[in-house]
Amino acid sequence: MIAQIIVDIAAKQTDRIFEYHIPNELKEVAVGSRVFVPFGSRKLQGFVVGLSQTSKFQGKLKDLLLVVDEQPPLTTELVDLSKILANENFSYRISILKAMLPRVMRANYRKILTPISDKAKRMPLFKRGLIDLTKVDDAKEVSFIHKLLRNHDAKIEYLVENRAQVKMQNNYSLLLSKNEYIKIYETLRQNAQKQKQLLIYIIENFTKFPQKQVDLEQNSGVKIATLTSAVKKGWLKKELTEVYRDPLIDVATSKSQQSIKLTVAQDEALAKINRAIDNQTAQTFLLEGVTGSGKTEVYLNAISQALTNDKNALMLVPEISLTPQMVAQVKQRFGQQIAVLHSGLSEGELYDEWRRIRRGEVHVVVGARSAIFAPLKNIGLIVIDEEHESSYKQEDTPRYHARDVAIWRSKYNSCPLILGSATPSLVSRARAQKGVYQLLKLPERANKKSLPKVKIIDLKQTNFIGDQLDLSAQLLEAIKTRIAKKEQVILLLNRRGYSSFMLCRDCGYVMKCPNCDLSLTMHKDTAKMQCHYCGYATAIPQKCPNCQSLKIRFLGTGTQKVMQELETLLPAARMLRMDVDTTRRKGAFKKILDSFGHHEADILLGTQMIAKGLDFPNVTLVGVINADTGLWLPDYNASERTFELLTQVAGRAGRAEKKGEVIIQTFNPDHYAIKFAQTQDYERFYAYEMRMRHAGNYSPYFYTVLISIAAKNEQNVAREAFKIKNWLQQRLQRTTIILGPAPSAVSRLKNQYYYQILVKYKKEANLNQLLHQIQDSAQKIKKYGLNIYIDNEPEHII
Ligand SMILES: Nc1ncnc2c1ncn2[C@@H]1O[C@H](COP(=O)(O)OP(=O)(O)OP(=O)(O)O)[C@@H](O)[C@H]1O
Ligand SMILES: [Zn+2]
Ligand SMILES: [Zn+2]
Repeated sequence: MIAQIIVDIAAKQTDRIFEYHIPNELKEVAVGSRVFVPFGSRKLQGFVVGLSQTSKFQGKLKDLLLVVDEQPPLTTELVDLSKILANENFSYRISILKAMLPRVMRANYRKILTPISDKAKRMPLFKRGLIDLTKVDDAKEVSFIHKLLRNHDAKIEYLVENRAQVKMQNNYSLLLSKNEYIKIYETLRQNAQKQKQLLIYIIENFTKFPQKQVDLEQNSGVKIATLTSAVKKGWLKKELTEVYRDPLIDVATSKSQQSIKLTVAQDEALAKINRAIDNQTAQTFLLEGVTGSGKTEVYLNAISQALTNDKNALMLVPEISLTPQMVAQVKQRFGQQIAVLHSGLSEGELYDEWRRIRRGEVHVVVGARSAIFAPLKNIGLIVIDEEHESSYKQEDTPRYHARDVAIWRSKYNSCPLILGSATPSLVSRARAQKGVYQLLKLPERANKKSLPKVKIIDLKQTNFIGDQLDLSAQLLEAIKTRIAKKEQVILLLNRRGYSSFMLCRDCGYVMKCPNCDLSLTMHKDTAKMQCHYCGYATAIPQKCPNCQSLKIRFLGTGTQKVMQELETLLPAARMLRMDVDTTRRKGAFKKILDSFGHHEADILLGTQMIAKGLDFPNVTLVGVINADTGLWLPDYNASERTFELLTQVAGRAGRAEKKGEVIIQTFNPDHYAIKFAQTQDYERFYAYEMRMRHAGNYSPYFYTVLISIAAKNEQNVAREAFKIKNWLQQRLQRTTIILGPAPSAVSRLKNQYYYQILVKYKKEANLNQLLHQIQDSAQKIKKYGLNIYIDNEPEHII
């Protein structure tokens, strides 16, 4: 038999199938297995993507060396999917295959220096243990090693490591009958106290075995020595067994779950979805429900329906909505049958959750973007909550969109897909318009309460409180009133740090990152000017670095600064800040939300992190400090993003008994995105924005592909960009629009200049192939330091 392998080198030359002979002892190898193969002088990891009886290869095939896992980590469905995705997203197939596995399962390669000659074998250098060449940084040692290699005293071996570890635990089980234990107890010497204690415990808890070592020690009060001698005497059997690290162990499920009576709208939507689940139709539903309309309840009921039919369900939520609240809700409903996958888990937990899924031990998977690759079989329903979230698109290669993957998997599994949102992406809503998706609406809040009233404050003509021009008198007054009533407030400012740029009032100098075309953000807590793209940081200047003037200003308010202002203005208020800087540590995110949920703070101030999905009944006021932070970005979807962010954050107010209120501060009160957000009227925004997109020839009227060309030398980038454009223009239709090349809006990042070409088209049968050709030629120009990135349906054009 012959195995078709994709090897673990992400490069054009190796982005194809290599064939290997399967030796007899590795006959268990299957499609989806990870294997090791000889490749040149190296040993590489690879994935089996097919098996065949014969090969067209002329020479002798090499043998597979090793099969890594007992069970192939990837299902045949995922192997098939990897081929499609590699083609559509212009990525190497190996990159897709690896993206499908939890990070711990991706191989780690080490270069190990091993001695050959006897002289070398005696050297102290080799007495220290394995020498990993990727870790040697001492210049003297490096040159010494080079000499050894030149003289053939040593060679390099490649070691592949698997970081994923199974957790093992001692387990004790009983070997005798209860009566036999009683007999032994009676014959024991008086002073064998510990043994007696253990036997009493065994007799009294006879049915509670087997037990884990930690539990047994704790419950019986005896130490390991007593257990070991009990094993020797044949009273107990000790076995090493595999245990799962359970990330949900602390999630309380005790709250009694009173069953909710669905509203009429929920009921109607559910009925249609359930019919598709029962009939196993690959129908996509767009569940458009206003904030607080109870979409989650619809998902959970639909999942139940799938389980009733002996099917499994996969639910995606944005990373940020994997709140304890949400996970607890799902766990309450489905108990041990669920697995969660998200970046907040430790590597071990992630590995274990993933294996439980692969082994078919769970029926419901809830996770963030990459969970769309969960190796779940027999899927009867897929749900994507907050489907408009741009985080469902991976911004690095492989640039897949979880929504597209979900559609593919829904077809493969013949099961429905629910896309849910209060503010659907324009693309999805347009598809529903055309009947590609079935539109289901939940027009009212589940508890019949009205959506909150939204007040717009024009920052051009308001009275500010304090000497900073950030907080209007009205907003501050409203905050005070709510706190006095013991209610809670959410404040949104989608900009982290203290000030977003430093400006010299004498010479106009703006302090920029030396590597990127971006201004540096001032961070007061770390006392640094930081680049939010590449991480560059430097001290906060006292005077202008350009003209030495002392008249420098820090402008563009960020969350840190507002926090400080509020602390001065409302000294008694308890506040929490949530942004990238306060949530870096593992668990920090959960801690902040838990704390706010327990009303340990009056105000939660944060970036877009706090805008979506949260359900805090005591929040009655939502304030937006500055609605304009994303409005003038050079993205075609800046209005959509702004409308969505404002409508979502407004939806956090007044979700329970108490009425909610929203105050939005803006310099652009007449902008349509802000006006429609005021009434939270998605449908009217949709109609208006569709006209704008039509006029601008943008998605969803046109498909778009973004080609970015990058290099250290700007001239080279520009020259190559024009070449590509001309080449494409000759091959595409007249109706297709090619914009650029032009320097990207942020024209330099990490010392690379970026030029871009935007292709907008309605129908181009050959485009995919042409783009692949461009990508192939990119390999040739790579030696000049040029890189080409192709982004299908980009979310951001910067
Ligand atoms: N049929 C119902 N009757 C009463 N309350 C309900 C019903 N369905 C849902 N709820 C409650 O309404 C609240 C809002 O529901 P949920 O969080 O699912 O809304 P949502 O549509 O997901 O909103 P958002 O888009 O803002 O996240 C929850 O507290 C939920 O328990
Ligand atoms: Zn200056
Ligand atoms: Zn930078």
